[in-house]
Amino acid sequence: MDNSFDQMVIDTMMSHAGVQRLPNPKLTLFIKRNFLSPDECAAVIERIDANRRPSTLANYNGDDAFRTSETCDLDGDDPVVKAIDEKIAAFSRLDLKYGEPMQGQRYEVGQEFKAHTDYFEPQSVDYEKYTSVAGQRTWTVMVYLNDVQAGGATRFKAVDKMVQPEAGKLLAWNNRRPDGSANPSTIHHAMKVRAGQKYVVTKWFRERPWGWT
Ligand SMILES: O=C(O)CCC(=O)C(=O)O
Ligand SMILES: [Fe+2]
Repeated sequence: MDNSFDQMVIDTMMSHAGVQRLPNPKLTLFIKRNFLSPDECAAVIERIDANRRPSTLANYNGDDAFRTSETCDLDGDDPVVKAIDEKIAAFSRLDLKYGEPMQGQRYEVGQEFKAHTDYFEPQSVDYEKYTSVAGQRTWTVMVYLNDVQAGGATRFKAVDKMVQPEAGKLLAWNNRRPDGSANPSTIHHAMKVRAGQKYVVTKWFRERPWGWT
């Protein structure tokens, strides 16, 4: 909603050494390699392995193969998770009060999350259900936790950008356009893992405080 807020987040991210910005006006996207240390990545992978459920979709579209990964609901009181939350907040100045609880995602060979956007479709039947308390999703911050042997890239087809997974690499983008509307150019595909496994953490921020954690 607030363009000056987004600008503050952008300026904050850009102020860190080694941050790359996608040179495309259609999508505000940042990459920072080695955002998490190998130890931090290993600690989260351990937690994801220990506690997984099939990943779900907010907008089921009849395709049972649309998202085939597994998800871990990470515990915000766990010191490892807390430290990463705080690192994300310091990096972006995004407010953790507006953040959904951090999730882990794990992909085996052949698993993927087909092309989608992270915002809730304003036209969908469940829009109200997902957004009534905390509002629409604003920023997505994700971090790859391991090097994938083959496959597993995140492909942003509207801007012709492929991001390769790499242990500790952060990826962050704004799901909204400057006028506050949902940005369809954020469409992205977590492509099939071809060899090895892929682990990521995802952190989504909302327009209003996340009420129930
Ligand atoms: O795993 C990825 O590369 C992307 C994950 C993703 O898009 C999501 O969980 O919404
Ligand atoms: Fe996504």
